[in-house]
Amino acid sequence: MFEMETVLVSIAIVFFPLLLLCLRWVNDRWHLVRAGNESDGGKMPPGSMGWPVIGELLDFLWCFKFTRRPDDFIAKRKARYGDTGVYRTHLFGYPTIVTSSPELNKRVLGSLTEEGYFSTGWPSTQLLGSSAVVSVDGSAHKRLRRHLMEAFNSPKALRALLATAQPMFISTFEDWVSKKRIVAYEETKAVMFRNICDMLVSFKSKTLLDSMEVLYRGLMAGLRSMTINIPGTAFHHALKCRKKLTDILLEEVRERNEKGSQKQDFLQILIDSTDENGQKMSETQVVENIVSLILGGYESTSNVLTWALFYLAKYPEVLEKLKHETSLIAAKTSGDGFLTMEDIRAMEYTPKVADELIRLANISPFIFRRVAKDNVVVNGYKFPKNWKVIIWIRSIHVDSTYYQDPLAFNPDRWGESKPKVGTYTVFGHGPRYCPGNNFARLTVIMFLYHVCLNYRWELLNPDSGMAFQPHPKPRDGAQMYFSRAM
Ligand code: HEM
Repeated sequence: MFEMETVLVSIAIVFFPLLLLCLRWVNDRWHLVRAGNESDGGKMPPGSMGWPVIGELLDFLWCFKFTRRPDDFIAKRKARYGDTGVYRTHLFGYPTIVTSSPELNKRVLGSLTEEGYFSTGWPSTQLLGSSAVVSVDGSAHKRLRRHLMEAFNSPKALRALLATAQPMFISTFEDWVSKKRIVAYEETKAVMFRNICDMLVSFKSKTLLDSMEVLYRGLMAGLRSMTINIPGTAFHHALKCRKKLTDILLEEVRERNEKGSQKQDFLQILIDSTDENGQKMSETQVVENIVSLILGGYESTSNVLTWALFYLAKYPEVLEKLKHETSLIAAKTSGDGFLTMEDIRAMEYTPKVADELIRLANISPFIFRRVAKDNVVVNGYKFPKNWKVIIWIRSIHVDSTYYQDPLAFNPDRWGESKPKVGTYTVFGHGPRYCPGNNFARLTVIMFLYHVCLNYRWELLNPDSGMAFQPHPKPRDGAQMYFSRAM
């Protein structure tokens, strides 16, 4: 009897792994057959569709969450299948093609998106709204972008940014001084949320902003979850949060339209802007786009601010150079101590620090697209219609092929030589290039200026390591002592 059991266990030990391998093989074949045969010109990219239903999610989590070596995800595929820069996989519930080389990423984000081969691929337009800039394609997208670019680049908007952000940063720093000990990740998020809401919609009430931030966190959690709309799921909760946010903003738009009130903010620019036919945006379009702008802008920028405090504490020689430039500019600024655009244009080192921080913060690991046409073949590889495309940008920004000593915080690398084409895509590329990039850069520059001028800080856990989910951040959230400089 005992021997029989041993034999069965041995058989199970041998056959179970074989069974699992078979399951993966069948799953792979099933997806390949559904994707169509290879007779239409392209071969399927190398890779694996992983396990049924979950695909290669476990490997993704292994790299991002457990080993905290996110770049291994691509490195492993390179080692296993060759440096093709394109792989098939199944991630976040979808059959997917991953692109990872600078040339291919640039083509997919640029000319191929422009020509309509790839459409927007955000996991859920239900949460973002069907008329938001991130949800629309083609001519509707071009039209909306014109409105947004006008809003972002107008002198009115830049003036508003300078006027709003600087007093807010200074009062925030004073608040941190009184707290003495802060978690920078949480604090920078809170100040950026207030800053962006003030800039975009002129909301100042603390009670309103606090409740909106809670709603935004709910919305964000839904965007990162599976799209299962049943009570209790993050997605279901996020839909409710979006509805409440939409109601708050719709009420504001209606009030302005009824009272004819004019405020100096993005919302007003969007309400007033007209397209080439004199057509205004609808209330829904205005609101859905403001929701997306706040979403796109606040956590991304606040993350860079956290990294600013973190890296400057760890690299005192960079901080010294920055302080030197800061004091030179301060000696020339007008009486109120606030920077003007001229002051910012006169800076040399601070913008390099900002660019280096944005590179190292590496906030967007990848960008989503969807294959929008039949028979799309790129570099000899088939991109099956309706598959997701993940343009993997993060690994390129920390690749020693393109950046010498890539993990070092070295603002001087942004000297004369520009990065090779396709190797600095932190803000994306092509028709969907981040419209908020100047806004983000200016915000980081203003933050650096005021924090270096009058304050000092010390990390509690300088070697705490990094976490990569949902965004790269110091594992302890960058806990620090914060005080006024003597
Ligand atoms: C350091 C900060 C930021 C980073 C790293 C960043 C990154 C990006 C990236 C990679 C994209 C391209 C997405 C794609 O191609 O699908 C993007 C698009 C976008 N970003 Fe940013 N962003 C930042 C700040 C901001 C700010 C401050 C705003 C607004 C206030 C903003 C609003 C948007 C919007 C609306 C889009 C969608 C554009 C479109 O689909 O046409 N971003 N951003």
